[in-house]
Amino acid sequence: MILLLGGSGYVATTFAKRLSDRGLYFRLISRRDCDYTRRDRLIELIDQTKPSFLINAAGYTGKPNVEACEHHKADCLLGNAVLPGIVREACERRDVPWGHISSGCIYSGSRQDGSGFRETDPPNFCFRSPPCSFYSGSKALGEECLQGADNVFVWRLRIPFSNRDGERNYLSKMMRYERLLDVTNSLADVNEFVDACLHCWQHRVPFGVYNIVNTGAVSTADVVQLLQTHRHINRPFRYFRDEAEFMSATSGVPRSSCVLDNSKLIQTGFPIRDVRDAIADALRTWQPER
Ligand SMILES: NC(=O)C1=CN([C@@H]2O[C@H](COP(=O)(O)OP(=O)(O)OC[C@H]3O[C@@H](n4cnc5c(N)ncnc54)[C@H](OP(=O)(O)O)[C@@H]3O)[C@@H](O)[C@H]2O)C=CC1
Ligand SMILES: Cc1cn([C@H]2C[C@H](O)[C@@H](COP(=O)(O)OP(=O)(O)O[C@H]3O[C@@H](C)C(=O)[C@@H](O)[C@H]3O)O2)c(=O)[nH]c1=O
Repeated sequence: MILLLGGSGYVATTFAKRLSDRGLYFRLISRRDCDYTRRDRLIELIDQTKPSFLINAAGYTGKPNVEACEHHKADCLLGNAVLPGIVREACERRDVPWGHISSGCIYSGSRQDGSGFRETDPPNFCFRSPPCSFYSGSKALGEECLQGADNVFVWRLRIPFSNRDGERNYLSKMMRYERLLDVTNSLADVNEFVDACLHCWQHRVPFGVYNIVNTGAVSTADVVQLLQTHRHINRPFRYFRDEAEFMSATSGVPRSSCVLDNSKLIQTGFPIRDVRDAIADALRTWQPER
């Protein structure tokens, strides 16, 4: 049985759907059912349910976006930096292997030679390497709390998308924002992300940090071109002149735009798709929100 924390969240519900589809037994836990942010409660839950694996898909992301983290710093630190350490302690005490959802947003840009950041590169968009958003800083601290742990996967997600229209889907956002910031990013099809995480556990690949993104990177303009081709959206898309204009027109919170290298994941045998193919496929099979 798999314990899945973060019950009401976007990523946890995606895991729940994929686990159900595969007929894998799991329990989706919300803080409403059990306050897993308290170590004693989490240990009790583990003792009662005896999971073979635990997935921590809980954290503070901010609604409608990471800007909210700047105004809710305590909740953000609790969810992203303190909670991973609590889950670590509980899982180590009860010898339960587990996976933690981290974020690629602890990086900005790419390596000097233009290639993507590897798992061994230190974060460069975090409190120890400012500037950063409060969200990114808190996620990097969360990873630090897991350093040295030997029974955990740290799965880095980045800018999720899928074929289901919705407020958390990057492709929906690109269709709805009045103006776009033209940056280059690695992205992840959220269903493929979940499948890759489950592959890590089911195939017993070595524990550690994994960048779980589709292969390659795309600019916003590339994504717009794919929207025009596959969704036939022919209205003009408007762009911010540059990041400075984006910052002054929005609430001034910097975003991480970055490229991640996923070759460590690919070496485990998971056949993740090229990002352009994955976006094109999502747009071709698009399910509009009702
Ligand atoms: N969505 C994204 O773009 C990305 C998300 N991630 C990471 O994935 C994880 C899940 O994100 P996502 O599902 O999108 O987020 P959501 O905000 O949709 O859900 C997170 C869930 O975590 C639980 N939670 C536990 N502690 C807190 C807290 N202090 N504040 C708020 N919620 C808390 C809540 O569930 P409940 O109360 O039901 O237990 C909440 O619904 C996070 O760690 C996030 O950093 C990484 C990269 C990209
Ligand atoms: C607000 C806004 C953003 N953007 C761009 C900036 C950025 O490249 C992209 C996403 O920005 P948003 O503000 O929508 O989302 P943001 O909250 O920054 O998204 C992030 O959420 C957290 C939880 C993560 O971990 C990240 O991986 C990422 O998914 O959209 C625009 O083009 N126009 C806009 O008006």
